[in-house]
Amino acid sequence: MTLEKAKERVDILSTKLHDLNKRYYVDGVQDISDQEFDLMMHELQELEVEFPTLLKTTSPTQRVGGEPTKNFKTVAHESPMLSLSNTYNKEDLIEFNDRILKDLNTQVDYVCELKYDGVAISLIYEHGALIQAVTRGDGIQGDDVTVNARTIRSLPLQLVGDYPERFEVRGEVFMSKQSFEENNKRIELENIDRIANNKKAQILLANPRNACAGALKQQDPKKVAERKLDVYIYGIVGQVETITTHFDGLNRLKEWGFNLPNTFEKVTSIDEVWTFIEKWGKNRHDLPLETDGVVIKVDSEEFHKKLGATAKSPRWAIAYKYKAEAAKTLLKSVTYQVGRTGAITPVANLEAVQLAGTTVRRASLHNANEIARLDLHINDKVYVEKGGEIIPKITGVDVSDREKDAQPLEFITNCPACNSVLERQEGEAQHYCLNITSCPPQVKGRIQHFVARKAMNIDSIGGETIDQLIEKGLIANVADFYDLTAEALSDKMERFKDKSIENLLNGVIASKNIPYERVLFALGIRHVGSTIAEKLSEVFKNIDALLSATEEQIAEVYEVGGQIAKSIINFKEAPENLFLIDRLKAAGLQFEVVEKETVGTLEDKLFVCTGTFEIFSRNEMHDLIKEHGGKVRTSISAKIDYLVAGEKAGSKLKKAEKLGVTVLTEEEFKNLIEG
Ligand SMILES: NC(=O)c1ccc[n+]([C@@H]2O[C@H](COP(=O)([O-])OP(=O)(O)OC[C@H]3O[C@@H](n4cnc5c(N)ncnc54)[C@H](O)[C@@H]3O)[C@@H](O)[C@H]2O)c1
Ligand SMILES: [Zn+2]
Repeated sequence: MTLEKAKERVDILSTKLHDLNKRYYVDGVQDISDQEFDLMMHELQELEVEFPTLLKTTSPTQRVGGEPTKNFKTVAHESPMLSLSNTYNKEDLIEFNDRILKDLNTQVDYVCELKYDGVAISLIYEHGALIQAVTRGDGIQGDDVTVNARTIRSLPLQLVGDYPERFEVRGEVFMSKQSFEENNKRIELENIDRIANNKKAQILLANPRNACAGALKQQDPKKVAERKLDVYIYGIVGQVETITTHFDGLNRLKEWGFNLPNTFEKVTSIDEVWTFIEKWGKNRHDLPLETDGVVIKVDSEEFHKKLGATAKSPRWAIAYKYKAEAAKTLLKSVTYQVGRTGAITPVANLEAVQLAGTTVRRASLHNANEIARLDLHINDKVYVEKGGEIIPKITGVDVSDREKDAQPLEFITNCPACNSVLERQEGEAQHYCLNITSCPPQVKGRIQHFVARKAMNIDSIGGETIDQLIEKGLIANVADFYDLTAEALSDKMERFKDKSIENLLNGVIASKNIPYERVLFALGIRHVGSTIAEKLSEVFKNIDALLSATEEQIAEVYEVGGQIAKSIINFKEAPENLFLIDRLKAAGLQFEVVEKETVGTLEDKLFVCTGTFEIFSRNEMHDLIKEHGGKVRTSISAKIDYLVAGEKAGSKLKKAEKLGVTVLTEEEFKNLIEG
């Protein structure tokens, strides 16, 4: 592979993984199976090893998890909360073992624990009392959810026995399968009431992990308590004097009153690890919670120190993940959905089948290529897989079960909603309905996308209101929102009270303050997700700059690439889009970046950073300095403006003090940056 080709692939993978991470950790949605996700991550890792110049500090391979949210106090972890390296096959496990034995040059014991599928939590105890609970966040800092964690009944608020005076433990908060079902039953019951009272129904919880993440971030602790969460503890952070092995640590945790399952075991070889994995492959479905693998940890604490960690995960542990489960069933028919961009998604309707504890009736087929790849015929017996909980996927066909005269499945030629002839551009997998202006699901989908939380955030306008507004002829596109009047609304919208009208119009007015990058995302240009919109707005600081850029200029933007560039060109070539933008501009929406005041505050200031830091990595610190107009230098001289000194700063600090260079702590640096 040439460097150029590799760069292209690295960009595509990075963008995809960033987006998937954001969806997974911030929005709580999983678009693809973990296995597919991990495959992409491995591909990226390998490319970065082969082409080291392509490795960026911002690469998804260097980052843990999501990011802290704004609803809670952000707290820095005393030591980073890492991820685990993972594998789906036995060979990698053997390799892991070989490497450990080679590095340590001796035999080791392992502890096998199930990999609990929930949300990681850091807990600090002082004098036996829980004083702080923080989510993993981005691994460096997370959300302070102490108040919510206190509602978890299996979490001890006061310990017993000979616990250390102050220490941190980590564990997994989860929602048991039973609580998950009870919660959904409760929501269904509440929905009956809501519908009777003309209120919008609540969405059912998608899966226990997602439900747990959502519950833990509720603002009202009473609501958290209602969701009935649980917690399993899986380790102590740092060294406790009398504990020398992980296994002893786990047992001591139990003695002090923590909740641990009885499933963990100490073994003496990688063969025994494999026996454990095989045993739980079947039995894990009988456990009260969802598990997605086994975590294998070197037992000796001393060896943990010797082996250390990479930026992302400890070297003394690995997660073995179980492959998704499969079942066979009948493909009854295929229906086609039209998305907001006109993209057509085929969905398979299946004869109901039990899979990993749930009933499956539908599976996504993605696009025509997927149907061709599977060579689907009508009435085929197909294999479906479920990666944990996401929409199941058809992975293959049992051809031996196919009738001789079975007809291949033909992709539709016309839009199921408006009957326009579908098109498929070269290089695109998806078919599209090009009737942008009057294909009903597209019109509605674009409007829904526009008001969504991550876009213009007009939460006074829900799906039903949009339906009514369209039906009554009050809106046909997003610019029409800004022409709505109280008179027209009260005239045409039955059952719409003054208060609702006021809310609706206030929401519309407030949206005029939404920053440019989100307006750009709200426009719903094909392939321009929220991350890409942000990247674009950093380079093209207003809409005119973007619309007058060439395809090549757009494609050059970091992480953007050719396909997205082409899509933007297509967008601006449609006169109705330009007309729409003109109307939105006239309405007063933000179409240019408002430079943050802090940016540029470090204009041409020279920085040296030394020592070890807690809040930022060295590279992040360098990036921040550059982003704010400063420059990074490596050696101290009288010309340097600031030395940022972390722990163990050493000789540079002494020299700086001698030369009278201003010395900043990491905290002071953070304040300087934040203005
Ligand atoms: N499908 C998607 O779109 C998508 C997106 C992002 C992430 N993911 C999945 O999430 C993974 C990355 O998530 P991650 O960084 O949280 O890693 P991870 O969940 O694979 O492993 C780390 C976590 O395991 C948990 N854990 C559970 N039981 C444990 C035990 N007994 N001992 C120690 N830790 C235990 C800990 O909370 C820890 O934070 C990816 O590999 C991928 O499979 C999927
Ligand atoms: Zn259509």
